[in-house]
Amino acid sequence: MKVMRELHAKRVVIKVGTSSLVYPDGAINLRAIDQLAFVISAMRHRGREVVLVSSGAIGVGLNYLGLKKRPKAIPEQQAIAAVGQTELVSIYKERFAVYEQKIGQVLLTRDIFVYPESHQNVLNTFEALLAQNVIPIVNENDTVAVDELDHETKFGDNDQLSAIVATNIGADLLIMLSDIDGFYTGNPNADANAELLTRVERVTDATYEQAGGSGSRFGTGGMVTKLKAAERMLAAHGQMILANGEDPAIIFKILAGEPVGTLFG
Ligand SMILES: Nc1ncnc2c1ncn2[C@@H]1O[C@H](COP(=O)(O)OP(=O)(O)O)[C@@H](O)[C@H]1O
Ligand SMILES: N[C@@H](CCC(=O)OP(=O)(O)O)C(=O)O
Repeated sequence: MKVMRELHAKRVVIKVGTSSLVYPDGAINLRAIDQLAFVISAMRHRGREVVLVSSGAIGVGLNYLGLKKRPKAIPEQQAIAAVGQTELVSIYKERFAVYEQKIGQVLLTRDIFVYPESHQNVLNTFEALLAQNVIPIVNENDTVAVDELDHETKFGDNDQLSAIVATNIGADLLIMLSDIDGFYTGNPNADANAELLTRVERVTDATYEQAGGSGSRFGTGGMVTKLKAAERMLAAHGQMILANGEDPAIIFKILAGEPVGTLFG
């Protein structure tokens, strides 16, 4: 018998990785974007408050500019992200409009939450957007955030950004969609014996030992940043579910309490 989960999900943050938005050959996964728009609009219409944290600026930018490989130089990546973000949000706007749902773009760096005034301004903006039934679509502000510096604006980590946003706006649940069915006892791409865990109550050093890096060509975080995100949610008494974003309709199953993916909490 299936054991159903009890979730609190009035205010939900959904994080979608590049791997769910861009095919391995670099083409944009319009079906996934359309499905996301449909599911999130349906959630909103049922009274849930939803924030979408979407990666994909660099992946979509590469496709838009006809580039096959992500360049190594950070400024070039930032330029591609600037182009790609515009295109990505245009696609979201078009797809959400089909469901008569308005969106608003929010570009953030993580250090914003360190400065009390900026922090408050960001929170005010989220509250105002949600009060007006707008879906905020968040990405890291890639023009500002830099990888090479050991700084809080580390480039390319929407996993942690999504948890920072979720905990700051008091979300109950963070749904993290990736290209994998959940958290395994080891990297399933490297270890054929790795098993899917349906629940992880606490994130410990042993949990980190089971995590590996990114499996996709365009993604950045891998599993370690997803575990850090889970840790943040748990510390704030929230929950996180890591699930496969191949078909975003999986969100309906998650909200119905079906035991899909891995529940952290
Ligand atoms: N223990 C693990 N369980 C599941 N996936 C893992 C694990 N360790 C490493 N991975 C890798 O992490 C990848 C997901 O991270 P990433 O490629 O950054 O995705 P996204 O673009 O969705 O953020 C998986 O495809 C898998 O290759
Ligand atoms: N902000 C960048 C990279 C973000 C990132 O964390 O990527 P991913 O590992 O696919 O979630 C982008 O939009 O391409």
